[in-house]
Amino acid sequence: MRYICGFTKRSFIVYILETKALSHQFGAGEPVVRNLDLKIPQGSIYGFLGPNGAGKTTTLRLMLGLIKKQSGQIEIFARPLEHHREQTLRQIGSMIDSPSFYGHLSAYENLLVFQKIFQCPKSRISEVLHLVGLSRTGSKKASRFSLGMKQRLGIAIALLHNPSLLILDEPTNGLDPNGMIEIREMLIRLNRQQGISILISSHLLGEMQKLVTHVGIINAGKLVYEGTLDKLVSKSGQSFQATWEIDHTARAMEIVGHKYNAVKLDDQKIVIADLTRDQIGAVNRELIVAGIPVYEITTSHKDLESIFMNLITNNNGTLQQFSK
Ligand SMILES: Nc1ncnc2c1ncn2[C@@H]1O[C@H](COP(=O)(O)OP(=O)(O)OP(=O)(O)O)[C@@H](O)[C@H]1O
Repeated sequence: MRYICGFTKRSFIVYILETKALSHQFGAGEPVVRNLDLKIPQGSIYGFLGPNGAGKTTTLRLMLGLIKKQSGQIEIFARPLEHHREQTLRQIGSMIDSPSFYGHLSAYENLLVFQKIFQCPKSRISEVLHLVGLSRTGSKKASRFSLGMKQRLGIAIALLHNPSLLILDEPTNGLDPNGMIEIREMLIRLNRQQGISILISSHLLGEMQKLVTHVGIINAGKLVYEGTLDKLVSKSGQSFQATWEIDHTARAMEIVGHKYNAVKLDDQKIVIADLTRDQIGAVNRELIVAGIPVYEITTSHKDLESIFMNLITNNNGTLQQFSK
């Protein structure tokens, strides 16, 4: 099978899914998806991130043919979706919104229903139960499952027909920390051991940072960043947030407050975000020259949350694409 390929300086990338100038609007309203050019590398766990209402679910629905495409192109497995819909969807597993299953049936019985619909071998049921860690649930009814187990059952149904691409819309929404860890570990296993590419939407950035290899960040329907997570974090990681533990914070604010956008945390601490190493040195010098004793400086790299806020608040509508 032919896939869409691209070269970078060092590597050869195969894209399992691409959109080109994809746009969508509901009725006569403003477009909610604007000219999206997404490239999902094969073998990746691609986090499709954005605040509530950014257009993530609409984009995923378009990719699955659940909403009729208005303009732009969607190519999955290097084929235009509109011309190869059935064949393409047979290779995709998806869970959009809450998982659908029968509450009065066990996990196995639920999968038996879907196995008949998908016409896959019965032996696949125990395989997917094992993959999602639900092998030992026996005759327990699905309605009595925890939220995490319900999500995993939804993913098991999505995996039944052995897809090579899994598309999941906010699968960790509403889960407690343990539930999130279970889903995260399961998705990493599916990706690494089964070779399944995963496209996952979420607004939970801290969680996504532990899971994804690539990110696409969308805000108000527009793509504001696409690339590897490593590149995003390391590019932005050249700046630091620094906290000074000092006396005379009011005086310190007079000296560096306006110049560096400092914030007084309490009577002993001021904090400044987005500083280079040189600027940290300069701020420190200014405080000492002014006779303000510095007891401690703590620095931290920006996390995905602050990088994301920066992208969506400072973005002037242009796509930032660091080399992948
Ligand atoms: N069927 C619809 N009819 C009209 N407007 C819609 C419809 N579906 C979504 N929208 C609007 O489109 C915009 C994008 O919604 P969408 O659900 O795609 O965003 P999202 O990023 O998935 O957000 P969330 O995380 O809150 O689900 C929102 O303003 C939403 O109200």
